[in-house]
Amino acid sequence: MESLKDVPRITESSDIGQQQSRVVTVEEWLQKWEVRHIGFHKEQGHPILRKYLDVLLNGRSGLRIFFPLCGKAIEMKWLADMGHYVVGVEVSERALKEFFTEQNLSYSEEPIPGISGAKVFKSVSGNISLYCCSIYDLSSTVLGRFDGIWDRGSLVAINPCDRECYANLMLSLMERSCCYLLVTVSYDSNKHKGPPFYVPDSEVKSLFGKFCEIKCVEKVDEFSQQQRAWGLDYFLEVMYLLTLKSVP
Ligand SMILES: C[S@@+](CC[C@H](N)C(=O)[O-])C[C@H]1O[C@@H](n2cnc3c(N)ncnc32)[C@H](O)[C@@H]1O
Repeated sequence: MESLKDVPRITESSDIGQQQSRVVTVEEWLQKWEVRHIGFHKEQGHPILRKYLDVLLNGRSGLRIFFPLCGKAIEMKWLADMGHYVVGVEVSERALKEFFTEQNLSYSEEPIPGISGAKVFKSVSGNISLYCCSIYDLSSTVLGRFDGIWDRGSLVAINPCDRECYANLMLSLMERSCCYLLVTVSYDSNKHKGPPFYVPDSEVKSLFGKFCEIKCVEKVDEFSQQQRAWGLDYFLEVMYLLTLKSVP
């Protein structure tokens, strides 16, 4: 892993001050998929999304829903089965192929014009499109805009130095009535460097507060053996609902 450029560096992220934060490369993420270090994947889907599905959908049907850094999240199948259109982005081709295989979905594969080496995998039914490339290669011109965003394991996975770029992309993908469910993690960042990276409340406000109403809707204790092994003594998942108050 040392050979994969995981050189620690100081980030400038507001609340984490001068704390050292690792920079995780795309190669490391690909490696995690190869060696099955994918403890983040929830085989039964995420209980918070089940609980707040009505908030995401808000009584609407036929929505376009975005899954940034989607992995092989099974929630994409749930939503497609409900008649919504799901778009995901994931750098690991292996993750995307595993998604279609494990969900028993046939798919086609096409290059993405203008993005060298990138592909889009489309379910034969047409309601799931998963882009295989870095999220930073995409824009609203390619992806369009969304009625809902499920961001779990995504903002917390990107390097803190890339948060502003990521947040601006997310804002550009929001339809006026978009419901953006954002899940962050909270823990003592002196004891673990991430990923997942600690994203303080103040950071969510500074990234999205100019254009979004931000409501913290749930804090869930997710402390388990894994977090104990990281040297932590608490670990929370914090979910926010972001809605646009003005157009970016
Ligand atoms: C913590 S996992 C979360 C996956 C999924 N959201 C879930 O909840 O299971 C983060 C995912 O982001 C992918 N990833 C990392 N950097 C990326 C990038 N720049 N563009 C697209 N995907 C990326 C990784 O391969 C990994 O599957």
